[in-house]
Amino acid sequence: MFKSGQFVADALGDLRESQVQPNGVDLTLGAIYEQVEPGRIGRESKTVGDRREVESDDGIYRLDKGGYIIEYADRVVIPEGHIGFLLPRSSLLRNSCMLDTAVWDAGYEGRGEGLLEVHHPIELEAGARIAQLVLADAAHKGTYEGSYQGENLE
Ligand SMILES: O=c1ccn([C@H]2C[C@H](O)[C@@H](COP(=O)(O)OP(=O)(O)OP(=O)(O)O)O2)c(=O)[nH]1
Repeated sequence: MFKSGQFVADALGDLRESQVQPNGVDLTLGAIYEQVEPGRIGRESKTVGDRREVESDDGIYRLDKGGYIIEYADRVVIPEGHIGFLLPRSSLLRNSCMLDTAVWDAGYEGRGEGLLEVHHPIELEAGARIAQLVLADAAHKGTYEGSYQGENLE
């Protein structure tokens, strides 16, 4: 069963009222990066390629077509007994952009990242709501202990 937005908000804490939706919580834009070096995914290990931060103009990002790494501004916590799914805000789709996301594991905590596809130039403001996190009950064996645990939390 999927949880209410208030449940998700209580798990994350420290959110603006406007981020709490009926069925989930909106995550906001933290930083934007452009990848500049290749990464690698092997059978036993992986590396993430170097990136450079995209400069904003007083908090406004003007993005041309391309693929960008997004860092969310909000600290996400996935409680035990749950799985998280993140979906793009539909206004992104309506503006020819897409946010690609993956599974959020039980026990994960951090400021996660996603891939923003820009198919038509767009302006995004730092702190704008760009995606919605929903939580569902889930059985799991162990909790997340991968290399992204605690990322971007300092
Ligand atoms: O769109 C997403 C989806 C998930 N995560 C976070 C939460 C998740 O628990 C963690 C790890 O994701 P995943 O397990 O897919 O990463 P991996 O590539 O398999 O790395 P690892 O082996 O370290 O788990 O990254 C994101 O930041 N963005």
